[in-house]
Amino acid sequence: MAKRIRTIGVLTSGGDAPGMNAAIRSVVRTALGKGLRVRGIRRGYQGLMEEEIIDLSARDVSDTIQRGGTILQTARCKEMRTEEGQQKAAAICKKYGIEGLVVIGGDGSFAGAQKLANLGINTIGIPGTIDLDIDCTEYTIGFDTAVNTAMEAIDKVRDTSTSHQRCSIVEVMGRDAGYLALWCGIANGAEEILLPEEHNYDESEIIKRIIENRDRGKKHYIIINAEGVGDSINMAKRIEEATGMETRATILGHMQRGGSPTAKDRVYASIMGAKAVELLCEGKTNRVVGYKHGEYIDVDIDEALNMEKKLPEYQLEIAKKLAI
Ligand SMILES: Nc1ncnc2c1ncn2[C@@H]1O[C@H](COP(=O)(O)OP(=O)(O)OP(=O)(O)O)[C@@H](O)[C@H]1O
Ligand SMILES: O=P(O)(O)OC[C@H]1O[C@](O)(CO)[C@@H](O)[C@@H]1O
Ligand SMILES: [Mg+2]
Repeated sequence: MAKRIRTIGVLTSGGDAPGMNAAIRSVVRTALGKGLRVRGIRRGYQGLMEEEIIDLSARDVSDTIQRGGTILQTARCKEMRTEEGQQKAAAICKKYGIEGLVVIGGDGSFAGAQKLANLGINTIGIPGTIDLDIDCTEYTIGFDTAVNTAMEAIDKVRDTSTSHQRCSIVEVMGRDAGYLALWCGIANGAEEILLPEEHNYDESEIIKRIIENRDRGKKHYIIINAEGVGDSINMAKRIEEATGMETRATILGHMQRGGSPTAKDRVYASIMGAKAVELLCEGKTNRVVGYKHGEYIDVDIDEALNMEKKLPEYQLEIAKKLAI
């Protein structure tokens, strides 16, 4: 029988994502409800290395469900990528009696959790990233808020773009993942979507399509460009020069990661947080919580990290068909 866990830790790691606070709140309150002690680790693995560890009570997470960012703060920690760093992190967990650890973050954060699991700390990952780039789950906390934030901003760019009959390039986040760009492309009715997964665009073809569209009477041309493709400012100059159509670039940047989480992010985060604690109480380790086919599931971290998330072909096809 698995040893009964008495103390758990929780941290947020990698880029922050709206809804992380709802997940922390759920982890804390579910664990306290089961009679566990909860340690909050500040600033992700960096804070763990520096022993920034505090006790969390039910009141410490009051009034947080509606707040963006993460009350525990987050970091990208180079030391955690080294074997010595991982051993130090596991030793600190043991020093503070942390027998189970909930890691809220993206794929990189799960790689860190996997290393800690191999060193004897029971770990469970909760997918918290605006990138939606984790294959074992259809949903990652923060995506819904980020896509709605970007969509609203792009609607505003569209108003001015149409008024001036301009071409607008709007750069959205996603260094390696194009989900945010693809969803904005469909939700905002963009003429063009540039994705990091298909990084071989023929700019002369785009220019040809802009000219054809203008001749067909379209009043604007919206290009959603993912951060991983980038170069939006120079692209705008090249397009303006080649088409004679005034072109402006807008880089939305980190505003996409902030803001109050949507209902969807709050609810998924609350359920995933509770499930993570239940898994730890069942003695499970090296698992990631996910959502697939209408159910909350858990998947082995090794398996989760080996899966490659591809963009859905059908969605790509529809986005292209609707851009006429
Ligand atoms: N291979 C690895 N081994 C150990 N730790 C890792 C590894 N990869 C990443 N990490 C740790 O996880 C942290 C977060 O990873 P990363 O910066 O890739 O963000 P993420 O969790 O994928 O989130 P997002 O992509 O949404 O910003 C890293 O700073 C590092 O501390
Ligand atoms: O905030 P940073 O460290 O510049 O990271 C930016 C990256 O983080 C993400 O926002 C995911 O958290 C990516 O979409 C983006 O490429
Ligand atoms: Mg990532």
